[in-house]
Amino acid sequence: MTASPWEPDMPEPLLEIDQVSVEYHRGRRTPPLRAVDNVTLSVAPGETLAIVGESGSGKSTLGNAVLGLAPVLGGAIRFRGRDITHADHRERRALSRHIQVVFQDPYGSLNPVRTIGQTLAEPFLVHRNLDSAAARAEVTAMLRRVGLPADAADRYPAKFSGGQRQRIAIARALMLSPQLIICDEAVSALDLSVQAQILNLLSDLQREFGLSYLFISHDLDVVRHISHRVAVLLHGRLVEQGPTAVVTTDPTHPYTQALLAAVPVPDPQEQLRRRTRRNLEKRPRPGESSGRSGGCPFSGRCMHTMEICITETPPPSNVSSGGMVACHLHAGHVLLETPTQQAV
Ligand SMILES: Nc1ncnc2c1ncn2[C@@H]1O[C@H](COP(=O)(O)OP(=O)(O)OP(=O)(O)O)[C@@H](O)[C@H]1O
Repeated sequence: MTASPWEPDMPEPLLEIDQVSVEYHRGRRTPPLRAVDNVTLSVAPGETLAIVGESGSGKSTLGNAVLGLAPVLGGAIRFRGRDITHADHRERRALSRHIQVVFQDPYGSLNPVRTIGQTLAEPFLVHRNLDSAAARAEVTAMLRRVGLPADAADRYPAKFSGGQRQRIAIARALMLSPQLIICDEAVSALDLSVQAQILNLLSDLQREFGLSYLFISHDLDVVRHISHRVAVLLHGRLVEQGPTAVVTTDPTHPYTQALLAAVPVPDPQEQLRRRTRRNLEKRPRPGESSGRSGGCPFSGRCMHTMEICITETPPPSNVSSGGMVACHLHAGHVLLETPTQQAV
């Protein structure tokens, strides 16, 4: 793997995303959209890596690239050391035993005319050639494991609440004992109390089965409870990465600070303090932060913007907390006395 200051030393990553870029083509008259730009990340066995950022920052695209569902322009994605970037249909089918996904809206991905039992048994019948009685026993055990009654197997998706449907989606993801689950906004549509239950379930399952999660969320507060490390995307670029305790309480990049300021907290004084520090009111469209291909993607909204932020892409640098940041403020450049732009 290409040496990168973004990556702490980790023995044998399960998943490596190595300088990956993804571009969507939008017709002949519109330039392609660089949804993910030269991102390098890895996930260790048993680890949860959270990917956070605003809507449109490229989080789902990155997850989809791992799943083979997004057009990877450059770089490599490796799973257990094997390059899967452009895996063909047959290889993808084999990989689906090891890499599974849980989406935000399980209702959309659960077949409404199949019982839960039929849906959950399907991977067994396809991949493991189990007879239906053996598959049924596995389904019952899995339903119990995710906190649903055994008779859930005979019911249809419409009979379940949002939280129960998410348990079903998790059960389906687990049926073939995968090593990596991509959770794409998996708890975003749920009430806070149900969110907490599902996050606890995911943590328990991780401990029990040694699972790794790539946990995609727009909500820094949610990832605080589940992830070991957090990576922050902005307009497809990785701007900060580090241990969860640091990134979610004392981040280095002005963009992450602004994301944190936007998280509601119970203490009004604390909220005011955070909001006064940074905010995220001006939102240029993805890929249009400064109207240039270079420069920092946050330069149009950052209260510390310097000339160099507009013209040069900040290089990744190590920060003392063990994380990394891509910000000219932390790359040996001093802050100008009069910032060129103020966050509003
Ligand atoms: N299939 C596609 N074709 C063209 N553009 C796409 C496609 N999927 C995503 N995009 C664009 O790529 C950019 C990144 O989208 P993506 O969904 O990855 O972001 P995100 O951070 O997951 O945001 P959200 O949480 O809103 O889904 C956006 O500008 C989006 O409009």
